[in-house]
Amino acid sequence: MERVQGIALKYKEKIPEEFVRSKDEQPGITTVKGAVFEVPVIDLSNPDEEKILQSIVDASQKWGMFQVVEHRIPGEVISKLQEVGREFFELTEEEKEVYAKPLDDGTLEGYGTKLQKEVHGKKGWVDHLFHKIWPPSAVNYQFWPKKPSSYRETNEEYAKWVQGIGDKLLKWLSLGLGLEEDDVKEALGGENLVYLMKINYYPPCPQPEVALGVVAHTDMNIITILVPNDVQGLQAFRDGLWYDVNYIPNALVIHIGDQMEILSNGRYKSVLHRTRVNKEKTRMSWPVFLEPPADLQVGPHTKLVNKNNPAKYKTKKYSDYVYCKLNKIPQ
Ligand SMILES: O=C(O)CCC(=O)C(=O)O
Ligand SMILES: [Fe+2]
Repeated sequence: MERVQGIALKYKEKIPEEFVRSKDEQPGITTVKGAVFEVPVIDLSNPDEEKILQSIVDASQKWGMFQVVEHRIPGEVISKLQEVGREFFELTEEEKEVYAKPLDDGTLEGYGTKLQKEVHGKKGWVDHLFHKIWPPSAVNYQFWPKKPSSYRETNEEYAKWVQGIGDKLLKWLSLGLGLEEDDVKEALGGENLVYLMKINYYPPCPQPEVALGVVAHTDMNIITILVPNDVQGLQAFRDGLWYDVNYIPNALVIHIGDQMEILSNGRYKSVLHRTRVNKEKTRMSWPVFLEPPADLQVGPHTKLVNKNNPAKYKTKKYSDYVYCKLNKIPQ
Protein backbone atom coordinates (compact mmCIF):
# COMPACT_ATOMS: atom_id res chain seq x y z
CA MET A 1 0.00 0.00 0.00
CA GLU A 2 1.43 3.32 -1.01
CA ARG A 3 1.52 5.99 1.67
CA VAL A 4 1.72 9.77 1.24
CA GLN A 5 5.00 9.75 3.16
CA GLY A 6 6.54 7.65 0.33
CA ILE A 7 4.89 9.71 -2.42
CA ALA A 8 6.32 12.90 -0.90
CA LEU A 9 9.84 11.51 -1.29
CA LYS A 10 9.29 10.80 -4.99
CA TYR A 11 7.57 13.97 -6.16
CA LYS A 12 9.84 16.84 -5.25
CA GLU A 13 8.45 19.55 -7.56
CA LYS A 14 5.01 18.63 -8.78
CA ILE A 15 2.46 16.48 -7.01
CA PRO A 16 0.42 13.76 -8.77
CA GLU A 17 -2.85 15.02 -10.28
CA GLU A 18 -4.97 13.08 -7.76
CA PHE A 19 -3.75 15.43 -5.01
CA VAL A 20 -4.57 18.66 -6.90
CA ARG A 21 -7.84 20.04 -5.55
CA SER A 22 -10.44 21.84 -7.62
CA LYS A 23 -10.17 25.65 -7.55
CA ASP A 24 -13.03 26.04 -5.09
CA GLU A 25 -11.07 23.96 -2.57
CA GLN A 26 -7.50 25.18 -3.12
CA PRO A 27 -6.27 26.88 0.05
CA GLY A 28 -4.16 29.33 -1.99
CA ILE A 29 -7.40 30.73 -3.44
CA THR A 30 -9.98 30.17 -0.71
CA THR A 31 -8.21 31.29 2.49
CA VAL A 32 -9.43 34.64 3.81
CA LYS A 33 -6.76 37.35 3.83
CA GLY A 34 -6.53 40.05 6.50
CA ALA A 35 -8.88 38.02 8.73
CA VAL A 36 -11.36 39.99 10.83
CA PHE A 37 -12.14 37.13 13.19
CA GLU A 38 -10.00 34.67 15.10
CA VAL A 39 -10.88 31.34 16.70
CA PRO A 40 -11.25 32.27 20.42
CA VAL A 41 -8.47 31.47 22.89
CA ILE A 42 -9.74 30.64 26.39
CA ASP A 43 -7.58 30.75 29.53
CA LEU A 44 -8.67 27.92 31.84
CA SER A 45 -6.75 29.35 34.82
CA ASN A 46 -9.19 32.27 35.01
CA PRO A 47 -10.51 32.23 38.62
CA ASP A 48 -13.87 33.48 37.29
CA GLU A 49 -15.35 30.17 36.16
CA GLU A 50 -18.51 31.87 34.94
CA LYS A 51 -16.34 33.79 32.46
CA ILE A 52 -14.79 30.54 31.18
CA LEU A 53 -18.24 29.02 30.79
CA GLN A 54 -19.53 32.05 28.86
CA SER A 55 -16.53 32.06 26.50
CA ILE A 56 -16.92 28.34 25.81
CA VAL A 57 -20.63 28.68 25.07
CA ASP A 58 -20.05 31.70 22.84
CA ALA A 59 -17.25 29.98 20.88
CA SER A 60 -19.25 26.75 20.56
CA GLN A 61 -22.18 28.66 19.08
CA LYS A 62 -20.29 30.98 16.74
CA TRP A 63 -17.38 28.78 15.63
CA GLY A 64 -17.77 25.28 17.01
CA MET A 65 -14.07 25.62 17.81
CA PHE A 66 -11.80 27.25 20.39
CA GLN A 67 -8.31 26.91 21.81
CA VAL A 68 -7.59 26.45 25.50
CA VAL A 69 -4.44 27.57 27.30
CA GLU A 70 -3.35 27.05 30.94
CA HIS A 71 -5.19 23.72 30.88
CA ARG A 72 -2.80 22.08 33.39
CA ILE A 73 -1.54 19.30 31.10
CA PRO A 74 2.23 19.60 31.72
CA GLY A 75 4.31 20.74 28.74
CA GLU A 76 6.53 17.63 29.10
CA VAL A 77 3.55 15.29 28.78
CA ILE A 78 2.65 16.98 25.49
CA SER A 79 6.20 17.07 24.12
CA LYS A 80 6.72 13.42 25.01
CA LEU A 81 3.49 12.48 23.21
CA GLN A 82 4.73 14.38 20.14
CA GLU A 83 8.17 12.81 20.33
CA VAL A 84 6.99 9.19 20.43
CA GLY A 85 4.47 9.84 17.65
CA ARG A 86 7.15 11.40 15.46
CA GLU A 87 9.49 8.50 16.18
CA PHE A 88 6.81 6.05 15.05
CA PHE A 89 6.35 7.83 11.72
CA GLU A 90 10.13 7.91 11.26
CA LEU A 91 10.30 4.10 11.35
CA THR A 92 10.72 2.33 8.00
CA GLU A 93 7.59 1.64 5.94
CA GLU A 94 7.92 -2.05 6.73
CA GLU A 95 7.98 -1.43 10.45
CA LYS A 96 4.90 0.81 10.23
CA GLU A 97 2.92 -1.58 8.03
CA VAL A 98 2.83 -4.06 10.92
CA TYR A 99 0.15 -1.75 12.37
CA ALA A 100 -1.78 -1.30 9.10
CA LYS A 101 -5.54 -1.05 9.49
CA PRO A 102 -6.98 -4.46 8.60
CA LEU A 103 -9.04 -4.27 5.42
CA ASP A 104 -12.81 -4.18 5.82
CA ASP A 105 -13.04 -5.38 9.40
CA GLY A 106 -15.10 -2.43 10.49
CA THR A 107 -12.50 -0.83 12.74
CA LEU A 108 -10.94 2.56 12.24
CA GLU A 109 -7.92 1.55 14.25
CA GLY A 110 -4.49 1.14 12.73
CA TYR A 111 -2.00 2.82 10.41
CA GLY A 112 -3.48 4.04 7.15
CA THR A 113 -3.88 6.63 4.49
CA LYS A 114 -7.49 7.49 3.91
CA LEU A 115 -10.61 7.44 6.01
CA GLN A 116 -13.35 8.88 3.87
CA LYS A 117 -14.13 7.90 0.33
CA GLU A 118 -13.67 11.26 -1.27
CA VAL A 119 -15.62 12.74 -4.15
CA HIS A 120 -13.84 12.97 -7.53
CA GLY A 121 -11.24 10.42 -6.35
CA LYS A 122 -8.99 13.17 -4.92
CA LYS A 123 -6.59 12.34 -2.13
CA GLY A 124 -5.50 14.15 1.01
CA TRP A 125 -1.77 14.75 1.62
CA VAL A 126 -1.71 12.87 4.92
CA ASP A 127 -1.15 9.49 6.58
CA HIS A 128 -2.50 8.56 9.99
CA LEU A 129 -2.53 6.15 12.91
CA PHE A 130 -5.66 5.51 14.98
CA HIS A 131 -5.94 3.68 18.31
CA LYS A 132 -8.26 3.91 21.29
CA ILE A 133 -6.70 5.08 24.54
CA TRP A 134 -9.67 4.85 26.95
CA PRO A 135 -11.52 3.09 28.61
CA PRO A 136 -9.16 0.14 29.24
CA SER A 137 -11.84 -2.33 28.11
CA ALA A 138 -11.86 -0.66 24.66
CA VAL A 139 -8.09 -0.54 24.20
CA ASN A 140 -6.56 -2.91 21.65
CA TYR A 141 -2.77 -2.84 22.04
CA GLN A 142 -2.39 -4.50 18.65
CA PHE A 143 -2.56 -0.99 17.19
CA TRP A 144 -0.19 0.68 19.65
CA PRO A 145 3.35 0.92 18.29
CA LYS A 146 5.94 -1.13 20.19
CA LYS A 147 8.64 1.18 18.89
CA PRO A 148 9.68 3.52 20.39
CA SER A 149 9.51 1.47 23.58
CA SER A 150 8.13 4.38 25.63
CA TYR A 151 5.15 4.75 23.27
CA ARG A 152 2.74 2.88 25.53
CA GLU A 153 3.59 4.50 28.82
CA THR A 154 3.59 7.96 27.19
CA ASN A 155 0.14 7.47 25.67
CA GLU A 156 -1.23 6.02 28.91
CA GLU A 157 0.02 9.06 30.76
CA TYR A 158 -1.55 11.40 28.18
CA ALA A 159 -4.82 9.42 28.36
CA LYS A 160 -5.10 10.28 32.06
CA TRP A 161 -4.60 13.99 31.48
CA VAL A 162 -6.82 14.29 28.43
CA GLN A 163 -9.67 12.66 30.34
CA GLY A 164 -9.39 15.33 33.02
CA ILE A 165 -9.80 18.03 30.37
CA GLY A 166 -12.52 16.05 28.58
CA ASP A 167 -14.56 15.77 31.78
CA LYS A 168 -14.27 19.50 32.46
CA LEU A 169 -15.24 20.48 28.94
CA LEU A 170 -18.28 18.21 28.97
CA LYS A 171 -19.29 19.69 32.31
CA TRP A 172 -19.05 23.26 31.01
CA LEU A 173 -20.84 22.37 27.79
CA SER A 174 -23.60 20.77 29.88
CA LEU A 175 -24.00 23.80 32.17
CA GLY A 176 -23.95 26.02 29.08
CA LEU A 177 -27.09 24.29 27.85
CA GLY A 178 -28.82 24.94 31.17
CA LEU A 179 -28.49 21.27 32.17
CA GLU A 180 -26.99 19.63 35.26
CA GLU A 181 -23.21 19.33 34.98
CA ASP A 182 -23.22 15.55 34.41
CA ASP A 183 -26.13 15.42 31.95
CA VAL A 184 -24.10 15.66 28.75
CA LYS A 185 -21.56 13.02 29.76
CA GLU A 186 -24.29 10.69 31.04
CA ALA A 187 -26.29 11.00 27.82
CA LEU A 188 -23.20 10.14 25.78
CA GLY A 189 -22.03 7.03 27.57
CA GLY A 190 -20.81 8.18 30.99
CA GLU A 191 -17.78 6.14 32.04
CA ASN A 192 -18.02 4.14 28.78
CA LEU A 193 -17.33 7.17 26.64
CA VAL A 194 -14.47 6.28 24.28
CA TYR A 195 -11.27 8.28 23.72
CA LEU A 196 -9.84 7.59 20.27
CA MET A 197 -6.34 8.88 19.51
CA LYS A 198 -5.34 9.78 15.96
CA ILE A 199 -1.96 10.93 14.74
CA ASN A 200 -1.96 12.85 11.46
CA TYR A 201 1.31 12.96 9.53
CA TYR A 202 1.48 15.53 6.72
CA PRO A 203 4.83 15.31 4.88
CA PRO A 204 6.27 18.41 3.16
CA CYS A 205 4.37 19.12 -0.07
CA PRO A 206 5.96 20.87 -3.09
CA GLN A 207 2.63 22.53 -4.03
CA PRO A 208 0.90 23.42 -0.75
CA GLU A 209 -1.31 26.06 -2.40
CA VAL A 210 -3.25 23.53 -4.46
CA ALA A 211 -3.31 20.53 -2.09
CA LEU A 212 -5.09 19.80 1.19
CA GLY A 213 -4.11 17.57 4.08
CA VAL A 214 -7.44 16.59 5.59
CA VAL A 215 -10.28 17.86 3.37
CA ALA A 216 -13.19 19.93 4.68
CA HIS A 217 -15.25 17.92 7.17
CA THR A 218 -16.96 18.06 10.52
CA ASP A 219 -15.85 15.55 13.16
CA MET A 220 -18.60 12.97 13.69
CA ASN A 221 -17.88 12.39 17.39
CA ILE A 222 -18.75 14.48 20.48
CA ILE A 223 -15.78 16.79 20.92
CA THR A 224 -12.18 16.61 19.73
CA ILE A 225 -9.16 17.67 21.80
CA LEU A 226 -6.22 18.32 19.49
CA VAL A 227 -2.50 18.91 20.00
CA PRO A 228 -0.74 20.26 16.88
CA ASN A 229 3.00 20.49 16.24
CA ASP A 230 4.43 23.94 15.48
CA VAL A 231 3.62 23.89 11.76
CA GLN A 232 0.44 25.90 11.30
CA GLY A 233 -2.15 24.37 9.00
CA LEU A 234 -5.56 23.94 10.60
CA GLN A 235 -8.37 26.08 9.16
CA ALA A 236 -11.92 26.68 10.37
CA PHE A 237 -14.92 27.73 8.28
CA ARG A 238 -17.18 30.49 9.48
CA ASP A 239 -19.86 32.41 7.59
CA GLY A 240 -18.57 31.34 4.20
CA LEU A 241 -14.87 31.99 4.82
CA TRP A 242 -11.83 29.85 5.69
CA TYR A 243 -9.72 31.12 8.62
CA ASP A 244 -6.25 29.97 9.70
CA VAL A 245 -6.17 28.75 13.31
CA ASN A 246 -3.10 30.37 14.90
CA TYR A 247 -0.53 28.03 16.38
CA ILE A 248 -0.08 28.69 20.10
CA PRO A 249 2.58 26.61 21.89
CA ASN A 250 0.99 24.11 24.31
CA ALA A 251 -2.57 25.14 23.52
CA LEU A 252 -5.22 22.49 22.83
CA VAL A 253 -7.64 22.99 19.96
CA ILE A 254 -11.19 21.95 20.85
CA HIS A 255 -13.67 21.03 18.12
CA ILE A 256 -17.40 20.61 18.62
CA GLY A 257 -18.37 17.45 16.72
CA ASP A 258 -21.65 16.22 15.20
CA GLN A 259 -22.86 14.31 18.30
CA MET A 260 -22.51 17.43 20.46
CA GLU A 261 -24.44 19.50 17.90
CA ILE A 262 -27.14 16.83 17.84
CA LEU A 263 -27.35 16.45 21.63
CA SER A 264 -27.61 20.23 22.01
CA ASN A 265 -30.37 20.23 19.38
CA GLY A 266 -28.33 22.65 17.28
CA ARG A 267 -27.32 25.15 19.95
CA TYR A 268 -23.68 24.21 19.57
CA LYS A 269 -22.26 23.99 16.08
CA SER A 270 -20.13 21.19 14.69
CA VAL A 271 -17.22 23.03 13.06
CA LEU A 272 -16.32 22.56 9.39
CA HIS A 273 -12.53 22.43 9.19
CA ARG A 274 -9.64 21.30 6.97
CA THR A 275 -5.85 21.39 6.94
CA ARG A 276 -3.23 22.97 4.74
CA VAL A 277 0.16 21.40 4.22
CA ASN A 278 3.62 22.99 4.23
CA LYS A 279 6.27 23.25 1.52
CA GLU A 280 9.30 22.52 3.70
CA LYS A 281 8.07 21.15 6.99
CA THR A 282 6.25 18.08 8.22
CA ARG A 283 3.06 18.99 10.01
CA MET A 284 1.71 16.58 12.63
CA SER A 285 -1.32 16.63 14.90
CA TRP A 286 -2.74 14.46 17.69
CA PRO A 287 -6.52 14.78 17.85
CA VAL A 288 -8.30 12.74 20.52
CA PHE A 289 -11.93 12.06 19.56
CA LEU A 290 -14.40 11.63 22.42
CA GLU A 291 -17.02 9.21 21.12
CA PRO A 292 -20.20 7.62 22.43
CA PRO A 293 -20.05 3.80 22.70
CA ALA A 294 -20.90 2.34 19.27
CA ASP A 295 -24.33 0.98 20.22
CA LEU A 296 -25.53 4.05 22.13
CA GLN A 297 -28.56 5.92 20.79
CA VAL A 298 -27.80 9.63 20.46
CA GLY A 299 -30.31 12.39 19.77
CA PRO A 300 -31.30 15.82 21.10
CA HIS A 301 -31.28 15.75 24.93
CA THR A 302 -34.81 15.12 26.23
CA LYS A 303 -34.54 18.12 28.58
CA LEU A 304 -33.90 20.40 25.59
CA VAL A 305 -36.85 19.28 23.51
CA ASN A 306 -40.49 20.31 24.00
CA LYS A 307 -43.51 21.53 22.04
CA ASN A 308 -41.90 24.89 21.32
CA ASN A 309 -38.47 23.39 20.62
CA PRO A 310 -39.00 20.25 18.58
CA ALA A 311 -36.10 17.91 17.87
CA LYS A 312 -34.11 19.07 14.84
CA TYR A 313 -32.16 15.82 14.53
CA LYS A 314 -33.01 12.12 14.45
CA THR A 315 -32.05 9.89 17.33
CA LYS A 316 -29.91 7.01 16.11
CA LYS A 317 -27.24 4.55 17.11
CA TYR A 318 -23.76 6.11 16.95
CA SER A 319 -22.44 3.24 14.81
CA ASP A 320 -25.27 3.83 12.30
CA TYR A 321 -24.45 7.54 12.22
CA VAL A 322 -20.79 6.71 11.49
CA TYR A 323 -21.73 4.21 8.79
CA CYS A 324 -23.95 6.74 7.01
CA LYS A 325 -21.37 9.49 7.26
CA LEU A 326 -18.51 7.38 5.92
CA ASN A 327 -20.65 6.11 3.07
CA LYS A 328 -22.18 9.51 2.35
CA ILE A 329 -25.72 8.31 3.07
CA PRO A 330 -28.00 11.19 4.22
CA GLN A 331 -28.61 11.01 7.99
O1 LIG B 1 -4.45 18.23 11.75
C1 LIG B 1 -5.34 18.95 12.19
O2 LIG B 1 -5.09 20.02 12.77
C2 LIG B 1 -6.79 18.56 12.05
C3 LIG B 1 -7.01 17.12 11.70
C4 LIG B 1 -8.46 16.76 11.62
O3 LIG B 1 -9.31 17.58 11.42
C5 LIG B 1 -8.88 15.35 11.81
O4 LIG B 1 -8.01 14.46 11.82
O5 LIG B 1 -10.09 15.12 11.96
FE1 LIG C 1 -11.27 16.84 12.07
